Amino acid sequence: MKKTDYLKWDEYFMGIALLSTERSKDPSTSVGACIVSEDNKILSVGYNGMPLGCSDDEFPWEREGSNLDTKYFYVCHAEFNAILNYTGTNMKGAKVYTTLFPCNECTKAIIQKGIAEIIYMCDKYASTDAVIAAKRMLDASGVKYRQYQPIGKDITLSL
Ligand SMILES: Nc1nc(=O)n([C@H]2C[C@H](O)[C@@H](COP(=O)(O)O)O2)cc1CO
Ligand SMILES: [Zn+2]
Repeated sequence: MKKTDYLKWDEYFMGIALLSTERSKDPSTSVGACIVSEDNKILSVGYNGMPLGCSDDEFPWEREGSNLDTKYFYVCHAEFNAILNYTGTNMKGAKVYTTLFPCNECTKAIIQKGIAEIIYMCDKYASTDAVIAAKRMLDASGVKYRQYQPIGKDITLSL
């Protein structure tokens, strides 16, 4: 008889998004994203980080201060990186698994790429204008979004 405790698709892809957070250098919020085709093939992954050539050690990770001295003007979001990391040509009907609900800017890219569904884990910025605007655009463009339902399974990796 076959093994029954295997990972279902949602668990597998959210697991990959979660593992990707381990690459982030952001001391406060690590985000991971995994883009998957309609037929469940992984197209791309990403995590939040500074642009190429912008040193993790030299650019700021602060949350508070002036625009130039905080991370927000510089850091690439996980979903944005996952979209940019894709080397293929067709994301139509794809799904994006992300550990944090996309902001308005990433949402625009998600919509323009033809991604059809967002599966997110955390929505801790739901009350911010960025996320309210994101949901408004998603609703208008018919992109679905749903929260991932945790199954309470812990997986330990020995690396
Ligand atoms: N959906 C998202 N994907 C992301 O990759 N991020 C990144 C940008 C920052 O590096 C970090 C948020 O920092 P903080 O404001 O929680 O300290 O997460 C943020 C959001 C929120 O919209
Ligand atoms: Zn974003």
